[in-house]
Amino acid sequence: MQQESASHGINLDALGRKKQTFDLASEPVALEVPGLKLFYGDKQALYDVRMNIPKNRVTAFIGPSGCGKSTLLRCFNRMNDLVDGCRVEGGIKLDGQDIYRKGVDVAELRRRVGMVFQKPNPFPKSIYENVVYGLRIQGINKKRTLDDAVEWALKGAALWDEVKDRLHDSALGLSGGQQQRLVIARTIAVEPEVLLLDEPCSALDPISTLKVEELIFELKSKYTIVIVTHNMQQAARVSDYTAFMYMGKLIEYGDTDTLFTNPAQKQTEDYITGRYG
Ligand SMILES: Nc1ncnc2c1ncn2[C@@H]1O[C@H](COP(=O)(O)OP(=O)(O)OP(=O)(O)O)[C@@H](O)[C@H]1O
Repeated sequence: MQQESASHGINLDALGRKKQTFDLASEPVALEVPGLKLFYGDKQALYDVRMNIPKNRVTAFIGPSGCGKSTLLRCFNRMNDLVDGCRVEGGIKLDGQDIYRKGVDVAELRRRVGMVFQKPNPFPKSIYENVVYGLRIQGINKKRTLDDAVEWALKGAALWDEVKDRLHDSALGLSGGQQQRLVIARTIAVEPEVLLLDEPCSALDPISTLKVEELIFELKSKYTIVIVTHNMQQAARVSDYTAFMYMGKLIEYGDTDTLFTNPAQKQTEDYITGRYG
C-alpha cells in the first residue's frame, strides 16, 4: 500500500501527517458552490467551479500560479466586488443563503467570512485597538466587553502570552509572525463562521509558519477554514480536504490523504509530483 502510494503522490509520513480519511459527502456544508464562473472584463478566470466546503474543516486550494486559487477564495466574501469589471455568475451559498443575491449586507458578510492576507496588515494602532477594531465598528465600546474580547481573541490566536504585558504598545513593533497572529486575532474577535487564509505564511519565517500552522489546526474546531497555499507540504500538513485547480478549473477535490497519495486525475499527479507548476 505504502509503495503504491509513493508511486502516485507524495510521502505524507515524511511530513508527520497522521493518517485520516474524510468523507466529503457526509459532511455538513458551510459554503456551497453550485457552478461558479468569474470574468475579469472579457477574460474568464473561473470555469464552472462546483464544490461544497465542509464546516469546521480545513480545505486547501493548491495549483500553479495564476490558476485562480485567490480569485475563488475572494468570491467567498465578495472581495472581488472591489475589482473593476469583475463579474460573477452562478452564486455561492453560505449556510444555504446566496451571498450574491440582491440586498445582501456585504459588510456583515465579511464579518461572517473573515479574511487574512499574505502580508500581515495590522493597523498602525496599539495591539489592543487592532483586536477591538471590528467590535468598535459594531458600536461596542464597553471597556469590560472589549477587555474580555481582547483576551480571548489573543488566546485564540496563540498570542496572548507574548503580548499580554504590552497591549497598548504599537502593533507595528511586533515580529512578522506575531503580526500575522494578531491579524488572525482581529479577524476572530468579531466571531466569524469562516476564515479565509490567502497564503498566510508566505511572508513568515519557518518558526512563525509552524506556529500559524498549529493555530490553524486548533481553530478548525470553531471555524470553517479555507487556505490558499503555494506550498504543497503545507497543504498536506494542515488540511483535511484539498482542491487542485488548473487554469481556472477545479480538477480534483477530496480528502487530502487520498489526493496526495492516490490522485484520481493525471494532472493532479503531475502537479503534486513536481512535473509541472
Ligand atoms: N484584478 C484582476 N484583474 C484582472 N485579472 C486578474 C485579477 N486578479 C487576477 N487576475 C487573473 O486571474 C487569473 C487567476 O489569478 P489568481 O490570482 O486568482 O491566481 P492564483 O492561483 O491565486 O495565483 P498565485 O498563486 O500566483 O497567487 C490570472 O490569470 C490572473 O492574471
